[in-house]
Amino acid sequence: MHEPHKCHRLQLCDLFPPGHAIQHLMWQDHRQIKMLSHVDASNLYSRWVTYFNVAKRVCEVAVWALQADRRGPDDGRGASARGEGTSCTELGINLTLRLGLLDLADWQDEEKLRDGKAYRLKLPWDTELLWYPHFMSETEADELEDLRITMTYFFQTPSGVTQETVNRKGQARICSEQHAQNKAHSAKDNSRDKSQLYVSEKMDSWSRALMHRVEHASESVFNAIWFNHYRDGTVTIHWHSDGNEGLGPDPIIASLSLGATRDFAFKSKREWRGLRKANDGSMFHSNNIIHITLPLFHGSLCVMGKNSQRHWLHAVPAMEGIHRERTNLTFRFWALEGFETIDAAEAQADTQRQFRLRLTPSQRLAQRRARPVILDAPRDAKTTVEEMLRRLENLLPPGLGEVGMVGMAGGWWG
Ligand SMILES: O=C(O)CCC(=O)C(=O)O
Ligand SMILES: [Fe+2]
Repeated sequence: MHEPHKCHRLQLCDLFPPGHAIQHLMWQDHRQIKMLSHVDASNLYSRWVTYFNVAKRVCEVAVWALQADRRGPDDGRGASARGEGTSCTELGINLTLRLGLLDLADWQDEEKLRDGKAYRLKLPWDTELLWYPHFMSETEADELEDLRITMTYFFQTPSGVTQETVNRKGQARICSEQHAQNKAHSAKDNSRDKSQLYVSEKMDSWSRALMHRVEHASESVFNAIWFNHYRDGTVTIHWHSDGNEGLGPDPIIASLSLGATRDFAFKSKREWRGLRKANDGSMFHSNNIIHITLPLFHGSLCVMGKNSQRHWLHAVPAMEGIHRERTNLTFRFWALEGFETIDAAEAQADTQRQFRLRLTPSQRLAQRRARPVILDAPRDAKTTVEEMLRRLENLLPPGLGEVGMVGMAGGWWG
């Protein structure tokens, strides 16, 4: 293993009976192996996790004891698109507060995956996919596709050749300032092959606005957008999960599709034992790998939520008869690109970045389909969490009640 989180994420050590002395063998570099005790490896692991939580700077805030929201199901467009909710500009928050609703669907409800509605799709191993088949209107998606085509992004081929033109299969990135700095740092370090670093653009107003909108729908925060360009149906992405250590312990990745409708194939890494519904409605015992396919329409958003990289693989398989190109924008949170060790990462940690707040519905509300909301906290350094929560309470829409802090990742220094 290169990093302790690789095995700690899988909790392999828990499989051993107590009383065993466990040693971890880790690559020091590509020639040497070092040995670590289980305690030391656990400590390193918790430093990684803390590093990610601090880097994201998200405070979890629960909203509880509330009545159900009166608004209709969320289509992922967010409140500003609908002009609803309570404006929090007084707090310097540029997002409208809104407790939206998202219908639940079980992965076996095949017809729901094709009915054109948005769902929180529940899968085995406590996995979630958020599916917005019409995240963007046709016109908006057309405009974004046009914008993408006219932008002079450098698309890099998998072989590392960078071309200004869109080629057979291209990738490009847009990322935050900090992310770019880390990447530059990595290039300077010469710790990686420079040809493997993708060309990246800085965030600007349209990409930031789009990212915020996707964050809202994804219930998560991001700092980078990656583009994948598929010239036609012969261009594919094979089975993989996005589990690179730069993405943190359980990354959430949102994927916005433009252009040709291609299938998104999702399959479990292991067999699932349970009762399944047959086509004729009868039930049978299954002990198989689960396969799920979603049609990635022009303007659709598929969010690979919690546990989706841990327990599942995804792919965009080849499709005959597709001559139209497709561009996919994946939204990710990168905190570690360019760092070889946690010491180096911690030394470069950005403590100045703005806090985000995730207002999480209480369990009772969540059962009623209420969903979390992401807010930017005010930049005012004097505001403490308690004060922020008190002010938020006053701004919550009528009937929403109290807010309270459930757990805080990363702290809030006022
Ligand atoms: O094109 C897609 O929808 C998927 C892309 C993907 O899986 C990736 O970039 O890791
Ligand atoms: Fe992927």
